[in-house]
Amino acid sequence: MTTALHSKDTTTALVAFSAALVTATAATTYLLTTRYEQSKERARAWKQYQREKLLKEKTAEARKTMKEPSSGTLIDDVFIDKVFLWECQDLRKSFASANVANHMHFQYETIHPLASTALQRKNSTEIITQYNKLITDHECILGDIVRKPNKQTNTVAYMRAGPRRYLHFDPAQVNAAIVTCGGLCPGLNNVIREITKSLYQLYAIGGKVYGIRGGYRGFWDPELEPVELTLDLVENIHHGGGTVLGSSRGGFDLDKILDFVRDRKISQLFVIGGDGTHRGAFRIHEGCIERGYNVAVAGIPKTIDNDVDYIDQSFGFQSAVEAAQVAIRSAKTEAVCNLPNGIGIVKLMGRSAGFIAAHSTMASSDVDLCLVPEVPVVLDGETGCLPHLMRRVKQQGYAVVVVAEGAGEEVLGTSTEVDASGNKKLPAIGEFMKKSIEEYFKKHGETATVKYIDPSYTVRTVPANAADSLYCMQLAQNAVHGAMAGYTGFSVGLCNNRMVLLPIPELVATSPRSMNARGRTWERVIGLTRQPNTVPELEEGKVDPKDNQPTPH
Ligand SMILES: Nc1ncnc2c1ncn2[C@@H]1O[C@H](COP(=O)(O)OP(=O)(O)O)[C@@H](O)[C@H]1O
Ligand SMILES: O=P(O)(O)OC[C@H]1O[C@](O)(COP(=O)(O)O)[C@@H](O)[C@@H]1O
Repeated sequence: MTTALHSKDTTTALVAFSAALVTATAATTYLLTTRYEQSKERARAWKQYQREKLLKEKTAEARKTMKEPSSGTLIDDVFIDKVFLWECQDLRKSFASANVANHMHFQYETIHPLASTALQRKNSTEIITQYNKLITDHECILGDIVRKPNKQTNTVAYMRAGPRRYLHFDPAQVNAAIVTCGGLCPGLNNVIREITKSLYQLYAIGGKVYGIRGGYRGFWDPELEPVELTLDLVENIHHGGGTVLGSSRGGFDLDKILDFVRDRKISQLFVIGGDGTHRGAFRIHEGCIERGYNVAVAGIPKTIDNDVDYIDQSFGFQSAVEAAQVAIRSAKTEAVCNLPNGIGIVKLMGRSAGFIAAHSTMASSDVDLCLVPEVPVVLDGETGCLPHLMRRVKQQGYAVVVVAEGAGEEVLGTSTEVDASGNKKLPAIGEFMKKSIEEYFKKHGETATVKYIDPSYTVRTVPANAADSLYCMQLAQNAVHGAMAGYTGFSVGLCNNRMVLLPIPELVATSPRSMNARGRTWERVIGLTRQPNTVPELEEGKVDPKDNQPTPH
């Protein structure tokens, strides 16, 4: 009995002891875990504190050592308080990164003179070197460089383009694709060539570069099998206008494009096109993220109309303006030589923006009337363009007119027809102006000899001039640098004369842009042509919404 009792006591004691042990262990584990978590949190906070301290010290140091300029007056009504960076999406935040150090590769083909066949003679030697200038994360270009006294104190900033220290993609694994969409533009072939060369030569990629033929439809149309772009294939393409890949409007099919990207193991997609193309590019980027594809989508803004916002100028624009000079000179010769009352009309491109017409007018300085979509066309009366032309003809014996194809909606009406991309088709303003001038002169007892020149496609199919070729090279190289570093959903461009990366949503939000009818460009145009200004006066107290644009145009 005593033994039984004893053993019961022992069991109870044992149970109690075990329970106490479990509780103690649980409490100790909890305490240790909490302590561990707390110490981890403390370590993290300490690291953060150290990082911030270091940054503050660096900033203070920079402020201390910053020398004031040797000349200039310190003014107290112009400030920059805060800088808001337009960051591009970074694949390194969502996907494991190869984190490869970035070196510049030079590949040379060496010739072995004793080899008998061309194939044996070709051999490749590679030299690897360091970049002198690598761009750091927050290096930026200020967007709002025009500062007005006592006005805005903040500014947006763009990410500076250029090679980064580490690459997100291992070059050995990279397959890329290039596509050109929308209307033609001088320099397309230069961009295709330079992207291909940068991938193969600067980064020595191990995969292929596919050229997608005929715009977005080339991703899925069996008639348009992609072409493999090699260094040999692209060697001479920049000497010709147009695009060796072909282009088109319409044909965007997201699922089929994403299937192509998956099937060909594309990790970098370079999309060359205007605002419509960029909207498509961003949808491809979003689709890739949704499907979990580690793909960089980079845009290169192409627009003959110069209507992509924020960038200083689009590639090919200068070449187009240069090509338009030939037509304007012809128009002047026709006008001067054809009596009586010779008038030469040149119609230039510009669906909703008159940049080509305005810049060609300024460059030639031979134009008496320039009509653009942004400025209302008034035919008769005090500010009418027809009495102005008659005055010019009476003064100098002839007159030259430049008209943008999108001008004069207010006299011709808006067309409801659209093209395959959804862009509105335009009424024939050139022919309308010719007829209106002839009728106006007749009404006033005179005869006008009007010659009409429409050089439209000849202007955009010329090869890029030297300045545009250089610009195309910079755009292409920086698109490749951005993609290799792991940025996506971005476009490249020259902003405030520096190469930057821009997030596509920001770029397309205000594109296509148009010329500021109350800006300096239009003032210069009317200063040269001496035509009456038909831009309506701003209502008392109203602010011109274009007045605070980052890029003054
Ligand atoms: N919102 C959009 N989403 C997807 N693709 C688009 C969009 N807008 C246009 N596209 C496609 O982009 C291509 C070029 O567009 P387009 O307006 O013709 O020229 P651009 O790119 O020069 O503005 C076309 O293939 C068109 O179908
Ligand atoms: O006849 P197409 O090939 O559609 O091109 C005409 C139109 O293309 C444009 O050049 C603009 O095209 P993008 O925006 O594609 O550069 C307009 O100026 C013009 O109205």
